[in-house]
Amino acid sequence: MEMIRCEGMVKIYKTDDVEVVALQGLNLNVRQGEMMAIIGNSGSGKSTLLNILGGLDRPSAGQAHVGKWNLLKMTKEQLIAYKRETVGFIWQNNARNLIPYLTALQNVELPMLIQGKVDRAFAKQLLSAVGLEHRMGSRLTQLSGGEQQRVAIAIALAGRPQLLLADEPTGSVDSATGEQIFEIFRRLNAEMGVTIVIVTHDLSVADRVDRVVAIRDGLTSTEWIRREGGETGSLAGVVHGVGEAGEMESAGAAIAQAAVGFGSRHEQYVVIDHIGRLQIPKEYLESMNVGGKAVLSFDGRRVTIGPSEEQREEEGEGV
Ligand SMILES: Nc1ncnc2c1ncn2[C@@H]1O[C@H](COP(=O)(O)OP(=O)(O)OP(=O)(O)O)[C@@H](O)[C@H]1O
Repeated sequence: MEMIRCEGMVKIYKTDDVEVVALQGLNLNVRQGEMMAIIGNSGSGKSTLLNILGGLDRPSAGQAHVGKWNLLKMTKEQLIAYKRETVGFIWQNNARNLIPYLTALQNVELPMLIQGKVDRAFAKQLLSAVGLEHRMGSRLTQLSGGEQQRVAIAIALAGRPQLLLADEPTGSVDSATGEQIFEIFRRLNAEMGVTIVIVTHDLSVADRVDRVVAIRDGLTSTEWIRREGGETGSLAGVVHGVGEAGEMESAGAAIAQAAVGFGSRHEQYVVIDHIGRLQIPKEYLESMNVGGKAVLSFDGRRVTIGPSEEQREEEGEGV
């Protein structure tokens, strides 16, 4: 079952006389219980997407559903209920969301208190789940950055969300702590069935999740699916808008230049939307010397894109 369904999602930021199209018809489907990552350069639209999924911002157009909720049509009251019941949010710098003079346990209980129902046993269970059972009574100021980040994960789970959104969750911690945080994500995912979406520009996350989707210019452009390991089978059929024709012949080349560490462990796909649009990596276009127009041919199994005769002649003359 799908947890997230975004189709043709558009987000336009309007400021006085400038309009920024941050998402320009983005498609994204995430299966319930999946743990996946969204990567992309600065400004590609990752945070915009996450803010929309987290109910902090609304899309301008298109379709966006999370569980039973329609993100475009929710009333203010529904949005509050959605944020409380369905999603949990983790930011890179969580210190701003934690109360320094309260203990770890009090910090986890605070959102419960605000909602009128403190469940101490559950708060303790969450802190144990993130490996802080022996630090529950410590004030936040007595905890390391990594430990504070783990308290933040426990807080994000206090409302028993079905979906956990993490924006650069390991951005401000050392690599050992980062590893620990991913271990916690994996356990929450496996044991509690929480769907996890991680936004990052760190390409090494690819090794730690089942699927990586790349965003470029506000569109999902490429995706990698883990090839080996037990989970691969269960991922079959999850990918939306990706067919055989989308499988890239020269995936190896793109992987090599796109990602250290993706190696042979991931299968790369290009994302094709419902009306057949796809993004071709800039390097491919440059090395083919194709721009503006190209020749498309289909041999019954594969689609090939190449320069027109005119362009080939031009190239030939140049040599
Ligand atoms: N509130 C806003 N008002 C106007 N433009 C915005 C606003 N928020 C984001 N943008 C613009 O939208 C585009 C996408 O921004 P977004 O923050 O989603 O990118 P990102 O991929 O998360 O980048 P980063 O990795 O740097 O956080 C950028 O061009 C950005 O300048």
